Amino acid sequence: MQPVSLSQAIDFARLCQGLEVLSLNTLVKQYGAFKITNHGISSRARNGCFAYSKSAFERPNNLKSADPAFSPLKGETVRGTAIPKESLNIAKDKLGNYPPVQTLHKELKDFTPRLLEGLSQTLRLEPSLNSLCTNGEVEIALHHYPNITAVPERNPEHRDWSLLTLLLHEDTGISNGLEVAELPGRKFTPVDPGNGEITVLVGSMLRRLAKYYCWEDIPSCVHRVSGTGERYSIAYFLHINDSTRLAEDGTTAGDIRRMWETQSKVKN
Ligand SMILES: O=C(O)CCC(=O)C(=O)O
Ligand SMILES: [Fe+2]
Repeated sequence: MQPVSLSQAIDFARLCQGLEVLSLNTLVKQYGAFKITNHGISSRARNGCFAYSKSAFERPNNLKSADPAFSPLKGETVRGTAIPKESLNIAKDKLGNYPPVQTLHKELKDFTPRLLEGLSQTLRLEPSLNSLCTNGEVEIALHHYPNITAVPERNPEHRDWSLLTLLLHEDTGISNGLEVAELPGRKFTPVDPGNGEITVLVGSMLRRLAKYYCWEDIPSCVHRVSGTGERYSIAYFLHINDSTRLAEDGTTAGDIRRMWETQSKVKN
């Protein structure tokens, strides 16, 4: 049998048929991350969104800054470090202003319940993740990291506080900056984007759910962006319903989300 490797994307149809139990379990435990292929998201929607992203970030600063969703270069900090990236952080109710992003969102929205069902079956999660995400709460971030010299970490290591993050990064033929930590520990492994593949990162909310429902531990993914070449990525953050109860004292996912949100967009 082939050893399980993060660089080998999991075929989504096989995952749904229950044929990837070992690989999924191993990757989730080792990295809190895995890649999927054969997911049905069209290259048209994906490429359309990357093309839009490039044109949006090429605009002059005064035009970019007029958009409230725009976060400028070094505008975000993680643990005090200004990040050399610019982003468009697009809320679900603003998608109409970004048609190519909306097109991609439509496909991802239809795909998400199948992904959550496949994961719940394979990892034996009850109640299923699907039943906790009926409101379709998502956020989308388009990121642009310009060419840069001599900065080892362009997005310092962090965990996302989402349930899951679906990361689409441009296939440049080689690893183009994303690295995930082998757990436990901090040994970082580059993740090459692969042709049309989606990188799925476990967020802190899934880890928290696992604790509450006494599932086996599901570590959240520690990741960072290194490297120097220009990078475009699209992060699709999936959230559970705010009303989901997460502690015996009645604390809900909404309470936790608001707490994490005030600390930072990401939970370190
Ligand atoms: O640019 C990337 O691929 C990483 C983005 C990321 O970690 C995030 O948006 O939370
Ligand atoms: Fe992240």
